[in-house]
Amino acid sequence: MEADSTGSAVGPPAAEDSSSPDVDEDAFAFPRGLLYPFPFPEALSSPSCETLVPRNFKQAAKLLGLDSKLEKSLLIPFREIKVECTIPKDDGTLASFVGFRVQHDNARGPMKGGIRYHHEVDPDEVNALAQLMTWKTAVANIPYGGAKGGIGCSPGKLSCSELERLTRVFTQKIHDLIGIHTDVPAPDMGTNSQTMAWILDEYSKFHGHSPAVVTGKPIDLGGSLGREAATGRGVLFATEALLAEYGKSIKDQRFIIQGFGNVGSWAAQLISEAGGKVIAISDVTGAIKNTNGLDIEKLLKHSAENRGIKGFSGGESIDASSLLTEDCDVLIPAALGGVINRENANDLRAKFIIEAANHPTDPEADEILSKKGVVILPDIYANSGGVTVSYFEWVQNIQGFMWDEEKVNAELKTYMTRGFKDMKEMCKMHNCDLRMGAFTLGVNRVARATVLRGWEA
Ligand SMILES: NC(=O)C1=CN([C@@H]2O[C@H](COP(=O)(O)OP(=O)(O)OC[C@H]3O[C@@H](n4cnc5c(N)ncnc54)[C@H](OP(=O)(O)O)[C@@H]3O)[C@@H](O)[C@H]2O)C=CC1
Ligand SMILES: O=C(O)CCC(=O)C(=O)O
Repeated sequence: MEADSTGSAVGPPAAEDSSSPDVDEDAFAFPRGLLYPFPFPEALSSPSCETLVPRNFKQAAKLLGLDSKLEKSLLIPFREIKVECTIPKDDGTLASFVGFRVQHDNARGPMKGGIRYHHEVDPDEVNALAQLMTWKTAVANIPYGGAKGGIGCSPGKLSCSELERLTRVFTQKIHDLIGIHTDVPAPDMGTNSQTMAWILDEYSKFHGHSPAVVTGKPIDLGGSLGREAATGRGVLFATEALLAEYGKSIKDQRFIIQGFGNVGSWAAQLISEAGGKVIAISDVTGAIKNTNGLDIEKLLKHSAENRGIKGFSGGESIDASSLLTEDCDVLIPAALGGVINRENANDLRAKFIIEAANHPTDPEADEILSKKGVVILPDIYANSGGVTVSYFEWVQNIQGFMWDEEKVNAELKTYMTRGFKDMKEMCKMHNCDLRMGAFTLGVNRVARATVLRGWEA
């Protein structure tokens, strides 16, 4: 049987409508109604990041003066898993998908990272994203290594019950290789708390009830208060810390945000609540702009009711491809990787870029923007709020004690503030930009743990 990353059926043609008649899909909706069963997009052109992460890593290794053998051992993933997942579709035909989990490094603790459902998921990208997680958890100084997973599928083209079957089959194939003290998955693009609930349930059939095996779970199953908003809230704290360095505050800035999913919508809401003016937003259905500031509450409602921001009456519709080059102070990419590249970098007008997405800026764009004096807050710091609260969730599960949301948010602020300070210290020490500050910080911590364990020989 052929594995098909788009998930098209193998066998007789599938019926047009693949939604399961006996499942109330609303019952499975993400708290913001963002995911299933949305029509799925054609992605932005998204150059792969497999060369990008090693490039930054190698530069950091050079600045740190790492031994070449240690450098090599830090790059090679601990384990790469590739599994075939075949499921019966609702119409009775079979569909096959390929799932990946790359466990990059565990010198500092259990490997940690999201699981992405997207039609462009491939092994090289998952590999690069897993490596990014290793440096990210080290920048945040949480006791984890790095991992990432994904299934090549279009979640919006699968019904809720098909997604459940796919998630359960994937879990059956990897359950022996993940675990509370080995590798702890979480949501990423195209997955959510419901996906984590299915993984938890399936894993628990083999290993007994194990809430700490995944984070980003529903609260009812041991999820943490504040995890859903955490990446967006972390972006807010990170942005505040950066702007303060320039004598600015959220209140006097105009923001543009690409992506209105988990990360983008929370970032928009929290920035807007903090007095920032969010003047343009895009999702896969289109882009809207209002130079007086978009009403985020109304936009959230519109998006939930209409499955996207298209048609929102509180702003003018603009070409999504021009969103990134619109005039603004702060640009926040919060969707796909590689969206800021040599094609558009010269045209960007933002003074600050906050990388809420993973690897949104390619190295050529990095160079162009740096020459233009644009300040980029790198992903491995800027979006680390999500994995930081995932860590709090794991700690709560292990403690068997639930924190209140105030404590979660206050701890998150402490971690984000400390991360910013540590990153700036490395910038000073190595006379480098923020990206290299974050990379030297993360790589140095992982290298130290590796050497201390005696793994480098
Ligand atoms: N979730 C988390 O905790 C973390 C996520 N990240 C990163 O943040 C990014 C976003 O993740 P997350 O919010 O969880 O994912 P979601 O799947 O919740 O949201 C993704 C958003 O991107 C939009 N999108 C997809 N394609 C395009 C496009 N071509 N143009 C504009 N928008 C597009 C989607 O639109 P639509 O809704 O219409 O499909 C959706 O609004 C990813 O890079 C992820 O790796 C990083 C750290 C943690
Ligand atoms: O919360 C987590 O464990 C991982 C989040 C993630 O995948 C990321 O930060 O890119």
